[in-house]
Amino acid sequence: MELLIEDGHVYTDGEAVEADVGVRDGRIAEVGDVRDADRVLDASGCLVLPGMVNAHTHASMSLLRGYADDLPLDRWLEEHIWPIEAHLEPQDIRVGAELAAVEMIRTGTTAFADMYFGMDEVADAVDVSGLRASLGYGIITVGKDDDEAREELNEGVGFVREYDGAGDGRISTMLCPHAPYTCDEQTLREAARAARDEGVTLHTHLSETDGEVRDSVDSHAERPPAYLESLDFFDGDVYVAHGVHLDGDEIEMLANRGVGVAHCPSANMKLASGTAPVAEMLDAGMTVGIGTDGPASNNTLDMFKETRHTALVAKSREGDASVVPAREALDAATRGGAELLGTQSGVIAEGRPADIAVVDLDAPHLTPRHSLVSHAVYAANGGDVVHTVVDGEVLMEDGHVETVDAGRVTAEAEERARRLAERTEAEA
Ligand SMILES: N[C@@H](CCSC[C@H]1O[C@@H](n2cnc3c(=O)[nH]cnc32)[C@H](O)[C@@H]1O)C(=O)O
Ligand SMILES: [Zn+2]
Repeated sequence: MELLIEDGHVYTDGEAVEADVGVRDGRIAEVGDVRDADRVLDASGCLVLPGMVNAHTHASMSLLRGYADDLPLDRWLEEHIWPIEAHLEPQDIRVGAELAAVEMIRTGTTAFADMYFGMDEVADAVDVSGLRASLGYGIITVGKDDDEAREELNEGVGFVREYDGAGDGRISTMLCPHAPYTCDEQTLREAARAARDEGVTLHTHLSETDGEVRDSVDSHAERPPAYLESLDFFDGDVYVAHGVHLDGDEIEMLANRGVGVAHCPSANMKLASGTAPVAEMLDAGMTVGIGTDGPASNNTLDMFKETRHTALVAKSREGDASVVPAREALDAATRGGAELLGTQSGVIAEGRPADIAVVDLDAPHLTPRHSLVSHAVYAANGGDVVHTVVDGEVLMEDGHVETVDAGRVTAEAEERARRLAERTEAEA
């Protein structure tokens, strides 16, 4: 074996069992009693989980963390985020993605889906960090003329062609028209067609706020899902972020069309967008993953917090403590997200990619050990992760990130964020 994760409580097949995990050629070769390996990670007293999959984020927005808070989505975007984003330089996007990568590795996230601009910088950061990712250029055409709109779509398609399969196959790509309210009709239709032609996933923000739904009815005489359906948007491999304001018929339509959803409970609560009907989505058979959304609207990339919120928000919304039990929330955070990203990871089983997060259980808040699945969802946090493995490569051992210089990245991020805010304020 190349790697042995020794002596842990391994979450496999819905329960934690005492076992070793053996890794060969980047894949899980054995779950059981494993001997002899080139490298050994000690997992005694630890919970060995499939790595968390962050199904929706904007990683480079880590540089904007804490820049504007306590605002609704429209004002947050229009008055604060878009003005500062206009001053982002490629190296800012690069450092923001590196900062996010360090945070994700440290909190047990092994794969993420990202929609932003300057995506070649993000792809390079992913490549170096060792993480797995599905990446797409965020296409926005609002306020642009026809030629500029075509340019946006071309940028998205160009990124797909250049980067699909990069990073030794750890990078896949998507086409990402940002939202039905930031792209024109033709671009939405063509982006969907291009995704089918290129054989990649289509991903967008959908029905995030009540205002978005009302504006759609005003402009298109249809709610966002029906509007997109009329543009053949759901004909390929599609998943949406949020889906906060979906009614029962819309959930059924999306489920029938095989559309998945990245549920982002923290961002929805923080921007007061509402709470998504995630229990109904799961009941309808939609593939549900969990996303943090960008680190400027969350404000962390800790998927453990997000998984806990997924279970709690559903119970609170439905007035029923039995909906979205711990195992279902953990499943969404791992297997569900992996399915949305089109990777085989998200499950600890022979033959699957070795994408693993090891949680140290030796902590007061993880004592006693009645149920480790319960602890993973309700009690643990990303800071409890000690080892992170992707594709059989050790990205972190004993809290030390091996692929990226965490100290250099945080210092550079601090410096670049300060200069970015100064540039933005100088113009205002
Ligand atoms: N091509 C576009 C960039 C689109 S990237 C994705 C965009 O999503 C924005 N964003 C971040 N969080 C959210 C959210 O929760 N809802 C909608 N948009 C968001 C983010 O600020 C970024 O501008 C351009 O050149 O401006
Ligand atoms: Zn988003």
